[in-house]
Amino acid sequence: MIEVQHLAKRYGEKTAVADLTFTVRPGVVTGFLGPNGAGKSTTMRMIMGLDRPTSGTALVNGKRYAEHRAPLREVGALLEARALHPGRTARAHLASLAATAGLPASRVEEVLDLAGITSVADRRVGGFSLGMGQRLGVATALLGDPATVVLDEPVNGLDPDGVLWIRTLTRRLAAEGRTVFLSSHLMSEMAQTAEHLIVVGRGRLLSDSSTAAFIEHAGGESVRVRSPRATELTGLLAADGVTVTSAQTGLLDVRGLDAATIGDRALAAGIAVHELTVVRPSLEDAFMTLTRDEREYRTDEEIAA
Ligand SMILES: Nc1ncnc2c1ncn2[C@@H]1O[C@H](COP(=O)(O)OP(=O)(O)OP(=O)(O)O)[C@@H](O)[C@H]1O
Repeated sequence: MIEVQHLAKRYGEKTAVADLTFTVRPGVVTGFLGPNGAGKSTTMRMIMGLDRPTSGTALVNGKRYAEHRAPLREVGALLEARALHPGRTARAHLASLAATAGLPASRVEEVLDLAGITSVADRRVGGFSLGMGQRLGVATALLGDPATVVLDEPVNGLDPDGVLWIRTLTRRLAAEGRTVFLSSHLMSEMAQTAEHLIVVGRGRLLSDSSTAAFIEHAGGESVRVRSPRATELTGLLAADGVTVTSAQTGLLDVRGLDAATIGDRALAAGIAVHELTVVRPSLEDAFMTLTRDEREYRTDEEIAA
């Protein structure tokens, strides 16, 4: 479990994180979403005890990171800008960490296997591709078999196989009852991986909800209806709780009725329907709507819109 309470971080004049409060629970994959510069990495570094909060607290499994006697066994992290000894092999890197933390050497082989890098374990990490480096980072995070796992942009640099691997791995870790917290700015990927989302913008909490509720909140489903008698159909469908809009002649966007009901009513009235499509907002749409005013960097067109 991760408990963040009124967490804030300022760098001089710059507020990276402002009064963030949220809880990451075990058993589900929780995504940490936000535009560039929203404060995700800073928050994760404070959770991992690498940055001191200006105010507030970040607890992992009930304690501050530094208060744990065996932190590697409590929480493992993949953070950006890892300092790796380039001349060391992946196996030697993991072995030295395992030795320092009092973990058995057999665990090194287990995590190499988990990360799919056993075949390159004796290569120097300086020659690793970005994707191999990410896999080694995940192996490092899992070394202490921790109850809580924090991954900052884990799919960064991974090929489609690697992306699928992260998705399967994080889901499995959560199913084992672990707390899994991963950041990304890739909405579509997050929609498929995370069941719960914490969304931040300019260091502030924008949303803390299930992924399904987040998408629902962004407008929910609508039904696109194409008919040569669209105006008549509008009159037929209009009722309390139903909104019908038309952006184009012959085309309706209906909210508050399901596709089957619309089709049945049109049939009963003898009105031809040429298209009946359920339109779901993507996580991308939901995210863009929510963070439009919260992004640090926007194009002139976006600002003018
Ligand atoms: N050491 C630092 N000194 C000064 N400013 C910093 C420092 N670290 C982060 N910041 C600023 O704090 C803000 C939050 O940065 P952070 O890296 O946490 O965001 P992020 O959500 O992880 O973004 P990204 O998706 O781009 O990695 C940014 O404006 C960043 O420039």
